[in-house]
Amino acid sequence: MASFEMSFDEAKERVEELVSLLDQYSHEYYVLDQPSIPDEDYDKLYKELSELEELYPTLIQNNSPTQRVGGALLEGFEKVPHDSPMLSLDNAFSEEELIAFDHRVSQLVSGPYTYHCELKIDGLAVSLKYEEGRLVQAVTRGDGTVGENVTANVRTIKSIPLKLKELLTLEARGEIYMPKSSFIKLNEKREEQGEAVFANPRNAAAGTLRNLDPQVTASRNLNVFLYSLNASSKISVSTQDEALNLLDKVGLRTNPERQVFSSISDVLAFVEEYQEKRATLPYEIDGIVIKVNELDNQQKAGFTVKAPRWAIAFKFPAEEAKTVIRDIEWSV
Ligand SMILES: NC(=O)c1cc2c(=O)c3cc(F)ccc3oc2nc1N
Repeated sequence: MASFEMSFDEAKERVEELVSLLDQYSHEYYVLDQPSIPDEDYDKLYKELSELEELYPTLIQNNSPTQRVGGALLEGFEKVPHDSPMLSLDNAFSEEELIAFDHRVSQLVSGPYTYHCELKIDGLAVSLKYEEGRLVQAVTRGDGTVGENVTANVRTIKSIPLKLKELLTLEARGEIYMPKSSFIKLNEKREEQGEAVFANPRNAAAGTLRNLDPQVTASRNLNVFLYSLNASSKISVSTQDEALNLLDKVGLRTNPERQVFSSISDVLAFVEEYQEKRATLPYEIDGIVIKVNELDNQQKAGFTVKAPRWAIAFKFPAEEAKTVIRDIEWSV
């Protein structure tokens, strides 16, 4: 409990200790899905921090968990140009097209190359910028060149750290999504309140992230998987796999269902495996993203105007359309 006899310096020390403790506990809970303390212990520490910050407002840090949900309603979303364009992926719809992709890659790169396979999360793309470890900006893909500044809303997503475990300056890109369970609960609530339901989790995530009220975003349980790292000078990784492992290391959430393969036939087996597993995942995927793993080979392959030549998205057929026949209330 915060005690009045605590001096300002003792309070300063305790606030810093609480912020770092709560950071670690929320990393374990929201990023690793492995909490090490019961929720009520977290809540007690959070309450102590809130009380100390109320007593000593000058001690409030921008990365304090109490600062995630800003109060102010946004007037609109500021337009922000991306440092490098957020492109989209070319699609493949058959094994033959994947084999053709592999053939093109083999002509573009030199030496041995491997593929990094990732689940294609069905959400909305976002760019997160950290400066010396602190989250300074979050921007949607937008039209690929200019996106919308959604920093206030992204700060409310508890699996996105306000401060990295290493004070690095980097840009990470990924997909913000709404878990299937949250989507179902949200639509049930909207149905009860006579509001229009969302058609799918992607629309729900987009509508939530682009809501002008951060309190609404905070209430909707969004989550994120990051899948790329625009390294600043200090970071040296040479493959996509190392890049994602580095994101894990600094506290950014990545999808664990990823694998490196050295042959396209292994890639095809991975695609088939996840076509089967798709329905069992707690989030929606619409395919598999296959990337040349070595960054120097990515460089050699380069980009077309709209997409990287070193990656392709194998798209699953749309899940059987779940037709919800709503009960028809005959009004008398
Ligand atoms: N939805 C996804 O799960 C996902 C999406 C992309 C991209 O859109 C993407 C776009 C690029 F220009 C380059 C790499 C990418 O990698 C990606 N990796 C992923 N795992």
